[in-house]
Amino acid sequence: MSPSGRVRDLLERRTAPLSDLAAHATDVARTCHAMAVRFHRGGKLVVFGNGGPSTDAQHVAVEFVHPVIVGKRALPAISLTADVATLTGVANRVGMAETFAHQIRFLAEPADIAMGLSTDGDCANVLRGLEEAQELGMLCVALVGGDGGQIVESGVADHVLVAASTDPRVVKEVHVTMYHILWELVHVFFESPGVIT
Ligand SMILES: O=C(CO)[C@@H](O)[C@H](O)[C@H](O)[C@H](O)COP(=O)(O)O
Repeated sequence: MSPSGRVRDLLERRTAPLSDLAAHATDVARTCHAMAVRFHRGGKLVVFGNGGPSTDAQHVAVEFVHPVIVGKRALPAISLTADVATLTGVANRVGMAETFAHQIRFLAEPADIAMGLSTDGDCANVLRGLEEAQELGMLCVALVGGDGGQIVESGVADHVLVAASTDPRVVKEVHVTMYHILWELVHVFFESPGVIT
């Protein structure tokens, strides 16, 4: 294959899963509505993930706390991936699987929203974070890829948005589009109290 043919092939692998998002428009809208309800009740968004998705968690948080579009209202959000002291302390003494669950136990409230990102849905600490959040009564949202792994199998998330690819690079790229759409639509619902029940 020629170099430009290769570029077109790589682009095609990305556009097909992105287009698939339209087929899940109802799920996305329901997720955003449920999130807006929590924000109206005074809840905050708590986001977490590993590796690339750890910085996605920070990206999601800043979108809400400091919206890129001037004039958009800020909404409370924190990522659980930025505090190196807490992450390493918990991982060292308790274990990697508890890094997010521990923080949720001590920092989150029942009105809050937990959002876990996992490329294959099999990440132990994201799963444990969602389990802890569910136990607390938080709204649980998962962004996953592939078949959704144990996160889908466990039924721990109230809302699961699946990127239609098993290629971790593509899943991560689709997740960025997903959370930008989530951010935008949550604001639409939040600013229209009539649709909040
Ligand atoms: O994120 C990158 C590279 O983009 C990886 O190297 C990264 O460390 C792994 O994909 C992470 O472990 C992600 O885990 P998960 O999303 O599959 O649960």
